[in-house]
This record gives sequence, C-alpha cells and structure tokens, in this order.
Amino acid sequence: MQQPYRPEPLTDYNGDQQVEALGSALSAVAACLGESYPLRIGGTDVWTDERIVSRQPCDPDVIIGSVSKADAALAERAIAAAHAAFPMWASVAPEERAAVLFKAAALLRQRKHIYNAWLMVEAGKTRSEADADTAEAIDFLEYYGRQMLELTRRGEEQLVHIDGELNELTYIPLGVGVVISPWNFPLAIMAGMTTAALVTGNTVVLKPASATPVIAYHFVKLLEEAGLPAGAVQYVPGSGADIGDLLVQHPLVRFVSFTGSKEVGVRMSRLVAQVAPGQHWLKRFIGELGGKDAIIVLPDADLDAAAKAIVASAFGYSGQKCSACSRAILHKDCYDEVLERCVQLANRLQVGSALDAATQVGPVINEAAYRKILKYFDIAKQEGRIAAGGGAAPGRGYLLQPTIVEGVNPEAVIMQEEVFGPLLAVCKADDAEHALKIANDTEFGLTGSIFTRDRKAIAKAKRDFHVGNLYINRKCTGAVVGAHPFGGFNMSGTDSKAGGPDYLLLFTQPKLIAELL
Ligand SMILES: NC(=O)c1ccc[n+]([C@@H]2O[C@H](COP(=O)([O-])OP(=O)(O)OC[C@H]3O[C@@H](n4cnc5c(N)ncnc54)[C@H](O)[C@@H]3O)[C@@H](O)[C@H]2O)c1
Ligand SMILES: N[C@@H](CCC=O)C(=O)O
Repeated sequence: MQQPYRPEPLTDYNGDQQVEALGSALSAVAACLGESYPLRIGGTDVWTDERIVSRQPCDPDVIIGSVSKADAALAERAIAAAHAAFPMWASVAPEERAAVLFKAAALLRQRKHIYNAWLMVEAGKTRSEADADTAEAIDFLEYYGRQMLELTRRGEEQLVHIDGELNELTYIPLGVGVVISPWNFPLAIMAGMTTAALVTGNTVVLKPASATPVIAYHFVKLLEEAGLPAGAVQYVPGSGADIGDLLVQHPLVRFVSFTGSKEVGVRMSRLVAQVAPGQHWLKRFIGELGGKDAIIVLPDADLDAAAKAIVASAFGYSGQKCSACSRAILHKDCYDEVLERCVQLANRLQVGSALDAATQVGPVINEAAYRKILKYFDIAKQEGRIAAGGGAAPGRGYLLQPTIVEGVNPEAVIMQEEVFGPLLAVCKADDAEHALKIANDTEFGLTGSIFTRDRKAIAKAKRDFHVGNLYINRKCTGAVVGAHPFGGFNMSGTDSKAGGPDYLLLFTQPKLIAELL
C-alpha cells in the first residue's frame, strides 16, 4: 500500500554529517569531470564525433562533460525507436509504470548529495538551490506515480451508472512525445516533464538543454536502472536550431512538451500546429514559458517580510527562475521604506562561486546570458536610478551584482521584458487598484504576490491579479509539487499546471467503452 504523497524534506546543510556527505559527493563528481557521454537510443549507446561541451558556470575553464550531439539522422532514429517501443510500453500496466517512478524516486533520494553536486557544478546552483531542485525531482516522481494510480481509479468511478450497461473510461497514452527542457531546473523540470509523459504510457524523445546535458544523462540512466525498458526514453542532446524543427514537425510525433522561453515556445507552437504529410492526428502542444512576475506591497503590510520576500524572489539562483520577482510594485506610502530595506538586503547578499558554502548568489549560466543581462543593466540605467549593484561582480565565473533599479515607469523595457537575471525593477503605485493594473500590464501571467493585511485588497487580488500562481504575504518563487500546481496564463504558456492533479491528463486521451449487458 502506497503512503500518501508528502513533499520531500530539504536537506539541512548546517549539520556536519550532511556537509560531509556533500563534500564526498563533490569529490566523487570532481573525479568524473570531463568524461564523455553517449546518446541513448533504443536502450543503446550512440557516440558521435560532434560534441556539446558542458562547462562550469563558476569556472568556464572546467569542462563538466563532453556529450554526443544528435544530428538530423540521429533525431530521426530516436523518433523511430520511440515509435517502435510505443506498443510495448503502452501495454505495460499503469501500476508497473508508476512503480518505475517510485523506484527512481528511491534511488534519487539515496543519491541526493551526488545529484546536488552535479547541479552545483553544471548549473552553478548554490547548495540550497541544488537541494531544492533534487527534492522537487523526487516530488514529481512520487506525485506523478500516485496521480497515475489515481487516474486509473478515477476512470472506473466517475461515470453515471445506467442499468444494463457496463461503462468504462480509460486514459490511454497519446504516442511518441518530444520533451524539450530548460537549463534552469535541469533536474526537476526535465525529470517532471519526462516522467509525466512516461507514466501515462507514452514513449519519449528527450532533448535536454545544451547548457546542462550531463545532469539529464545521469537521470536517464537512473530511470533505466529503475526498470524503464529500452526504447521508452531516448536521450538526444542537440542544438535546437539543428534538430528542433525536425523533432517537433515529425509526422510520427503525437505531442510536444516544451518548457523554455516565450520566443522559442511561440515559434514551436506554430510549427506543432501544422499537419505534416502522413500525420494522422492534430499534435498537442504543452508549453510552459516565461514570466515577468511582480510583488505588490501595500502600506499596511509587514514591510520587513515583504522586503525579504522581494529580495529572495528576485535574486535566488541569480534571478534565473521563470517565477522570479522582476518587478516590485510599491504603494507610494511605503515606497521609500520598502525600497531602502530591499537595497540593504541586496547589498548584503554574498555573491560568489556556487561551490562556496557562504555564497547566496552564484553565477549566471553562461557567457551569452552574462552579456545579455549586462545589456539590460545598461537599459536599466536609462530607465531609472540604480539603487543597488548595476554591474559585474568580482571573482571567477559569470558573476553579476544583485541589481535594483527604482523609479521605473510601468511601460519601461525592464518592466516588460523577461531579463532572467539578477535585475529587479521598482515602480511606484498610487493605490492598490493602480498597483494591480501595473502588475497585470505585461504579456505574461505566471506568478505574483501581494503583501497586505487588508482582506478587501486580498479579495480583489484573488479575483483580478491575472497570474497562474498567486501568493499572498509570501515570496513568488518556490512552488511545492502537489501543494502549488505550477504554470501561468497568457504568454506564460498553455495554462498547464505541473505538479497538479490535472497535469497527467495532458499526456492522455480518454476512451469511453460502453458494453451492453
Ligand atoms: N513556465 C515554466 O514553468 C518555466 C520553467 C522554467 C523555465 N521557463 C522559461 O525558460 C526560459 C529559460 O530557459 P532556456 O534559456 O533554456 O529557454 P530556451 O527557450 O532558450 O530553451 C529551452 C529549450 O529549448 C531548446 N531550443 C531552443 N531553440 C529551439 C528550437 N528552435 N527548436 C527546438 N528546441 C529549441 C533549448 O535547447 C532548450 O532545450 C525562461 O524564459 C524561463 O522563464 C519557464
Ligand atoms: N517552479 C519554480 C520555478 C520554475 C521556473 O523556473 C518556482 O516555483 O519557483
């Protein structure tokens, strides 16, 4: 009998034993740096001459791994392997499919320090951000396994009985799915997207982000170790530009599950909608895209708590979260006070290598991101007054100062475009209504928060703050699987909710069978 789902507790890295375990894991991972990795297609290794070289954000001279890179022919081969394996995997009982996820969760839990260490070196996460990523991956496995069992049960129970008939509703898989994942939660999001598709009986071609392919490789091997049969998942790192269109336009592909930027997602959604010659279905597109998330503060709120939440949401993982607070909208009567507290807190943040225990803000992912964010810092200087940071931080790796720009207009570029870095724009609102209007005035609708004690203002925010994840008197990052189903409105995606009770339905088609008795 399965215990009810409970979120995985986070590791307390203040304890000596845990610190020692992480230290050993980091040494073990250091001994593997620079290794070569194959693709996995149909359960076999495939090596290529062309490579993706994954580098350490804290020290780009360090090579994390050199990963085989799929070209068009190998992408075709991966789809063929997933297509061939589909009848086998689809006919495996849902309980057995769920059991693979439970076993994988147990293995991941046993090896959490090792996975945390990979996340620290390959994604530049601090130990606590890495640990939250691993814990969320475990949560997805435990939660989706149970949700699959629930879906099977629900199909039997939810129909109205008609005398003389036996009626069943079953949730059957779709077919071959292409999963394209981002680098910022390279374990949790990649694992959640992949296993939601698998547990519902689909086979998967996984194209992980090119910045973090090694973590994805280790997770795919862990799934195989947990009993996933050959061909159920193919691991095919490759450049989006080289193989992306082929994967999403292929007539044998039944659905595309994509998490990433709005720009790539919008284009992909268009390609997915086209019916290729020989294609017998309308493809489904599940898109989880960017955000321009706001925290509103009204004068009656606990202003200390609000400032702490703004700074934690803006600068955790250097602002590289789709849920990050990139806009603070402060009521004019508490503007100066909250701004000052935010600036003090931001200036106190320890910026440095993610491998250093004292670091609170590590590097951004790579040179392209670093340069792009510095350009946004320049724009910020034109659009407001820099109140904290404003440039590169000293030290090795792609380090940037936590930056706050204040006095910004709602229409400014830095109030509208997703920067995906440690840049917080602060804007003044005349009243609660004005604050909500500013908050809703972007093309996105992912997360948002309001700090107030006023029940009327809370009720209005519940109704009118148009975001998929609305938080009240808390930060706008850190959704917990099962407790805070995650996903946004408008250009933030296709309104799906990862880690929620409806998510698996997106990977199934319901079939009704009515038998006359
Ligand atoms: N809504 C969410 O749940 C969520 C979660 C995490 C990240 N995000 C968003 O993801 C973005 C950051 O991630 P990113 O930089 O990896 O995004 P990205 O769009 O650059 O890349 C995402 C994935 O798409 C691939 N890709 C790029 N071009 C492609 C193409 N033409 N065809 C096929 N695949 C292609 C990339 O290789 C990567 O695997 C941010 O915008 C962030 O807000 C959203
Ligand atoms: N689910 C994460 C964000 C994922 C996107 O980057 C959060 O709630 O902070």
